[in-house]
Amino acid sequence: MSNATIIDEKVLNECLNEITRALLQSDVQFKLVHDMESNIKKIVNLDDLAAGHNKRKIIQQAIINELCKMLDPGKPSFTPKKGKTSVVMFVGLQGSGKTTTCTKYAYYHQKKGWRPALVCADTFRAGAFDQLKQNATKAKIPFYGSYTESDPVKIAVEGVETFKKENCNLIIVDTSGRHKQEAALFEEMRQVSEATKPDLVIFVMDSSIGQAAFDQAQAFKQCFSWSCNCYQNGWACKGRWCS
Ligand SMILES: Nc1nc2c(ncn2[C@@H]2O[C@H](COP(=O)(O)OP(=O)(O)OP(=O)(O)O)[C@@H](O)[C@H]2O)c(=O)[nH]1
Repeated sequence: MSNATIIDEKVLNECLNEITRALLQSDVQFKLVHDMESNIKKIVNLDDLAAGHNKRKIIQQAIINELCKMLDPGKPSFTPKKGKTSVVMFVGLQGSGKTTTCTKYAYYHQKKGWRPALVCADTFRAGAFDQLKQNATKAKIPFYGSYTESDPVKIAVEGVETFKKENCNLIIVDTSGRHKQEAALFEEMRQVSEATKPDLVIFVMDSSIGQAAFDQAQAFKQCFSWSCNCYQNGWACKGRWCS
């Protein structure tokens, strides 16, 4: 489109074909891609545009708006409340980036003036506590975990209680990675959640798994629907979606 001298229906279709092809190749759901394409065609009505309009700009803006709409959860994101301690629990598949995102989340809120703390309730993967400890130390964020305790519920509760006493107002609980077919691990996650009563559960997902993300997200969401929100917020960072 940037090389075309005249912007007409043919140029618009070529541009949209290129975008839809790229999205489908990245395993984005067909209906989403199809809806995006037809919405853009509805918004950009080239025949009705009076001379003098910058058609290229109008198309570009319509594409940007529609792509952003695909990632917009449609409701404001969670913000901790002043004068109250918020507990945020991170869940997701193995290696999806929970620990990394926990630290980024804590660091972001620390910069905004909150008093975050990190709790490592991952007793499953060797080195999980060391990883969180290393990240937290680098970001100068207090942390809690254990090398010997094997019960994640106990660690999570102890960590939350410890940091409540220390007046931290944002306590972030990192959990082990698990898959929707691992029923026992899902039950364990439910117990951690029941014991810590999180205000928010954040589901972290690697976007490169494509449409398989939907089933996993749904299984995790069902596990928490009794108490709190688990939502995908889709911010793409280095090929991953941190949700
Ligand atoms: N490219 C990229 N790599 C990431 C991102 N987040 C995490 N990683 C890397 O992915 C690997 C796994 O990240 P972790 O944060 O340990 O993932 P986890 O979900 O806590 O892992 P488990 O506790 O084993 O389930 C590490 O090597 C991270 O450096 C990201 O946003 N982009």
